[in-house]
Amino acid sequence: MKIALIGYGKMGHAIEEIALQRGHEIVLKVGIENIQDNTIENIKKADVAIEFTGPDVAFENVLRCLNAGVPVVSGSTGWLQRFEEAKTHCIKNNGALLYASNFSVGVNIFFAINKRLAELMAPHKEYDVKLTEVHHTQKKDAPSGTAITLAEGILQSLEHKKKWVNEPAANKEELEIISERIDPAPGTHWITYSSEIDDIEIKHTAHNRKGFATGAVLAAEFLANKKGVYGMKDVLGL
Ligand SMILES: NC(=O)C1=CN([C@@H]2O[C@H](COP(=O)(O)OP(=O)(O)OC[C@H]3O[C@@H](n4cnc5c(N)ncnc54)[C@H](OP(=O)(O)O)[C@@H]3O)[C@@H](O)[C@H]2O)C=CC1
Ligand SMILES: O=C(O)C1=N[C@H](C(=O)O)C[C@H](O)C1
Repeated sequence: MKIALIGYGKMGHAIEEIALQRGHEIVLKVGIENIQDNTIENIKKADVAIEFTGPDVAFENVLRCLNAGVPVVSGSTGWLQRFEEAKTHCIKNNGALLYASNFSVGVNIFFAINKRLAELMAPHKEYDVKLTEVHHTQKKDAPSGTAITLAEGILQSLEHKKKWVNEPAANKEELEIISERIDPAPGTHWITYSSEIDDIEIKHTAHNRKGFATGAVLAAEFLANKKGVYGMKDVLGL
């Protein structure tokens, strides 16, 4: 499979390594230093594009791939306020888009555990819940995309929690997400339910970026000949 890498930073490099190991060819690598190569004409040379850039530029990069008619896997976080627009553009133009706030198999299993735990905790209002995420200091967005997905999974079941906040919760209706930036943390997330009697805690710790990169390549293999909008659940059958 011919892959265009849009964004050639920490994730771009990790994805390149896994893609080559799996027998794919990288036909385009775009970073800031060769931004002039980020053209529809160049992207068209690929069977699929994998986009890991950043919150401010992800939307325009995703749209460029869709306009090139090339299926695009996007892992950039912090741009979800424009995701519906990207989805609509994709469907209208009969394109293919796969987004995940986290591509690792472990985190996607953790998402499922988080939802089940929230269902179990729903009747037990003596427990309060909070979420913590720790990432490296170069991370541009807070809270992490993964933390937002986890928070949404909790809000679906805990009716008394109305919204998440990325600051100390002002009242019981707010679900607090604590963001810490410590090097070299590739990504750690945990959820704690605390009562006067005990605590229940679930935690995922990424030891490196291999899980994210492998998941992104699996997603690209899944998406290459498809049309429509997908997530990691579709790739993993979760
Ligand atoms: N979904 C998931 O599983 C994961 C998601 N992420 C997300 O992926 C994104 C990238 O992460 P990471 O690789 O660690 O970040 P990096 O900063 O290491 O890499 C991003 C790269 O994109 C380049 N870039 C910036 N603007 C553009 C542009 N307009 N077009 C093309 N390239 C551009 C940057 O160049 P320069 O450095 O010169 O600015 C940099 O090389 C982040 O949003 C992060 O949160 C990260 C890990 C896993
Ligand atoms: O920026 C990162 O590094 C990561 N970003 C993603 C997120 O925001 O959840 C996924 C992973 O945790 C690493």
